[in-house]
Amino acid sequence: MATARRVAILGGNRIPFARSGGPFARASNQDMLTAALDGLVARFGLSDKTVDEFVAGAVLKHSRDFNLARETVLGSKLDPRTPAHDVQMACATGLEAIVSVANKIALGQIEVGIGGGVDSASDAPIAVNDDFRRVLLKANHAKSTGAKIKALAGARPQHVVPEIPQNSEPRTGLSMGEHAAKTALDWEITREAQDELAARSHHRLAAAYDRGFFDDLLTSFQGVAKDQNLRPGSSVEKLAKLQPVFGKGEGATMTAGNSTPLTDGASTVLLASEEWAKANNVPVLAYLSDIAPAAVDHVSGDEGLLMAPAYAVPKLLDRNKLQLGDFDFYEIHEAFASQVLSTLKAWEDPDFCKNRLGRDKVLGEIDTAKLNVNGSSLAAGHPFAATGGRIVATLAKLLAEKGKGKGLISICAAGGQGLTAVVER
Ligand SMILES: CC(=O)SCCNC(=O)CCNC(=O)[C@H](O)C(C)(C)COP(=O)(O)OP(=O)(O)OC[C@H]1O[C@@H](n2cnc3c(N)ncnc32)[C@H](O)[C@@H]1OP(=O)(O)O
Repeated sequence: MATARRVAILGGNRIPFARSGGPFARASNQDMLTAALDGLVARFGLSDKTVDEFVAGAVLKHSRDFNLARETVLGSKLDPRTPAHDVQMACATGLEAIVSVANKIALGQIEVGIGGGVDSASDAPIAVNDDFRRVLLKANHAKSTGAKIKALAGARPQHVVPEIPQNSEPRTGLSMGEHAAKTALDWEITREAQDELAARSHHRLAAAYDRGFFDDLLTSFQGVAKDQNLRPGSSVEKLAKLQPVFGKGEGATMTAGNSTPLTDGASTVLLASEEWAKANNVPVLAYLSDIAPAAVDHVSGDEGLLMAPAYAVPKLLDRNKLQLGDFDFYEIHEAFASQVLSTLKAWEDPDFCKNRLGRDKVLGEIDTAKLNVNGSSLAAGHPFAATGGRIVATLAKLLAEKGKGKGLISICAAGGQGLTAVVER
């Protein structure tokens, strides 16, 4: 039986993220993921090395991309003999892909691998009506022209209505924004606090670009060199002018400014055993030490859709004998400003910590000076499956710059799930 080895994070590469319908509107998932992968291959000279596996995923996928990761390898500069497969965990897909590679390295099953993710909200697949699909399948299977015509005669005018993917939860019919708006009300998250967090995200991302932080983490794509959603001039005053888009009436606090935009983009992360890194002369940025998933019952229970990380993090802390305050950096995916603030408030709340987490003491406060120090999804945008790679690469590099320390990753996902991780150096 294999025993666990340390998993080194060697670097990452992503393309800039762009608002849907923007500059990448005509790029497919394969185009974007190939660009992110080829940038990584070039940076680490991987085209003449064997990479043991590429794992990636997308939340919105066309049927032609049934194994998007493998098709991406075949279109990339990576050796075509690189095995690849897809994973899917909604907004945690990118991190789950990285975990899948990391676990195999930890067990000694592979030496080096790449995790990644991509999403295009501009190029979402539109399916035909289910009854019409069955008519088309029957016609496709028909053995003669006559049988084909007979099958096609089953088409009805109502079949023309297409099925457009909805940004909503299948079991509640509510969008993620509407779910988050309910949670924001429950936790009494103010509009001001959300706008403040959003403005800070833009300022910090802009500052990170200014100091060249992304120079070795990002390659231009289609002439775009920076996250296109970034507004360095964001301010609480400007954000306060926006009309609420989720929730109703007086209590509606969530706007286009304090919610992530629908986004297009892709990211990749290179992971390896320490032995591989040493043999190939590649410096280690940081190590992926542990992960914890969690899920909540947002359908019949009374828990918020995006609150699963509030449950996953305590598991991670306990297993690693850590306190919430023990980290140098916190990377909490900003799906919505209100969702970050609800999670932070839950960890400070004696009732939540006692009754939901079964703890005598609260988890405690997070120092906001250590939270999303280079900005996060509100400023960069959130191409669902690409966010995990952006966060892992950012945190690993932050730890490498500091030379030591620990970082906590927390990603909430549709379906009431969450995935969290500890990265250290
Ligand atoms: C687990 C998870 O991650 S869950 C999260 C998953 N993600 C989502 O659910 C995506 C949620 N987001 C959305 O659905 C959409 O982006 C929405 C509904 C929030 C906004 O959509 P739109 O209305 O099309 O946004 P749009 O880009 O037009 O912005 C609306 C206005 O806000 C303004 N605005 C947006 N951000 C800012 C900002 N930071 N500062 C100032 N103004 C801003 C825009 O300029 C625009 O103004 P205009 O109408 O005068 O041009």
